Amino acid sequence: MRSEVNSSPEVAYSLRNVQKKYPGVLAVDQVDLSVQQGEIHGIIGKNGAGKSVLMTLIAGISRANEGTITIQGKEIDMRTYTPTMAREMGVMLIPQEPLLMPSMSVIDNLFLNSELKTRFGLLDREKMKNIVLDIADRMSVKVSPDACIGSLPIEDQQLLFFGKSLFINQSKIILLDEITASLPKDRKVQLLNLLRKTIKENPEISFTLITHYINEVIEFCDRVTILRDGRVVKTLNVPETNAKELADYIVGDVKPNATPISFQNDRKNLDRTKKPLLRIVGLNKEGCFNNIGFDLFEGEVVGLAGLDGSGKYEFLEALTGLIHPNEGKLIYKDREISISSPTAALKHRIAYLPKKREEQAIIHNRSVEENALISIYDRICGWLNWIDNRKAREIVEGNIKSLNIKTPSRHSNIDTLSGGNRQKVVINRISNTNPNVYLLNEPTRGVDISTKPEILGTIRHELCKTSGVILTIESEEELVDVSDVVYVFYKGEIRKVFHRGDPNFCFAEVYKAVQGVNLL
Ligand SMILES: Nc1ncnc2c1ncn2[C@@H]1O[C@H](COP(=O)(O)OP(=O)(O)OP(=O)(O)O)[C@@H](O)[C@H]1O
Repeated sequence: MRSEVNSSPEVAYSLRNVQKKYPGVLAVDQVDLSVQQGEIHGIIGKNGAGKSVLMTLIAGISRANEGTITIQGKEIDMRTYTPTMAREMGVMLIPQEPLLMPSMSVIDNLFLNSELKTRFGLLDREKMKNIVLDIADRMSVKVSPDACIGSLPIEDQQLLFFGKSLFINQSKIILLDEITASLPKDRKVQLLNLLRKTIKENPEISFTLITHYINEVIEFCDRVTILRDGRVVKTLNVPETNAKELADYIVGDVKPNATPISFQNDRKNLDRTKKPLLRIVGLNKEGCFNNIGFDLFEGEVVGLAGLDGSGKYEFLEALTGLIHPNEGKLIYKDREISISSPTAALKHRIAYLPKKREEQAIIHNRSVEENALISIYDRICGWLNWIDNRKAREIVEGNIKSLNIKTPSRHSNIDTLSGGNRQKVVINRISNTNPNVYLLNEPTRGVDISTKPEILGTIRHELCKTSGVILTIESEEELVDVSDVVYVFYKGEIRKVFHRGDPNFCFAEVYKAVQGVNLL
């Protein structure tokens, strides 16, 4: 590490001409950025803009290919910079999913590598316990210091990790990567107020806040840097800007009537004059969503857009019985139905793909075949309830071929496949049940970039041949790409509708509506 005194002592850290390449991707490109002590600096940009990679460079987790990074006045040597060195220089990155030891206690996690000792050199558990209780109290987390941290909700783990960086590690440069995304509104506001209070009391600290919420930037940040395609578009003083201007910088110069990226207006079997497959009428769940209603037609892909907390995920879960609405009706093929669980939904031929594929869908350590067939064993069992191997082979080999699943064989362990191929197997599992309605919760999540278009193509060309699809996809670009109609959820309500073929059916307009810009 080279030690150079920075001419401006108030600069917490700065980057000059920083670049990070991955094979085929320039994730961070010629970035100049300077964050002051005592400021909350927002970093904002659409999915894939380079926000997280930038943070990993500052925290020593990955190495820049070019450029210089200066931390607390010292230019770092990027060839030797490590996370430990970053921590020693006061840098702490709090990622969306904190890196904690799930089977260890809260106290052991928070004091890992920072244990307190008595003057006799023994662990001072009493003191550590009191500090943990104090941190939990400040973060409004109800927890016993001896509880296993993995048993806590992810949002509590994140808040405790944040408390560790602030009060135990006493970090000075705290990088928060979308930590507000999983928090309910009241805790989000509480956390962001805590950032303000901390900075007021400790003006040598700086926070860098990555977020997808323009409103959070407007309300809580001093300055904001907008990234697009790995580059800095602009750094602005927040009091001198507004949500619309930020949204315009984020989306860039996209023509409002630009054609969706890969799929043209190709629906041959979509006829909205026919009876709908599913009518959703006035669905309401207190605190989540309000008065949601629309029709889903055969051959139609309906996209739900909105930020976390907008109600779109809860609404999708209500359609599959994971959340029970207070009011409203579901009319499936002319008949009112009530759905108590995903299994009950499947009886009505409504199939659900969960967002948390690894925890909720994959059957680990089992073969591709078992994973693909698990929901239809009753259909392929023959005499004496034995599995009809010929049928099983036909179906799974057909699946592998039609979705281009890269696997050595149908007997391979599913855990040996890439994330994208595992997702394809799960899509096969639900399509093997021949549903009339697909509810897909983030079908491209955790899927490699080359497989995403294949999954979008499967949804558009295969799944909705004789069915209808309702889906959420975090990236508005992908959502617009695959959908026939996009409903924008904002604060629990549908506040805007975009139809394929309309001049404003494009990523930029949907993104702005998601952020609450240009709503009626
Ligand atoms: N380890 C990696 N290997 C290859 N490419 C990567 C890697 N990490 C990130 N990328 C690519 O770098 C680009 C920037 O990714 P990054 O995660 O920083 O975006 P982001 O702005 O944080 O997006 P999001 O808001 O979706 O989290 C993307 O194209 C991403 O696919």
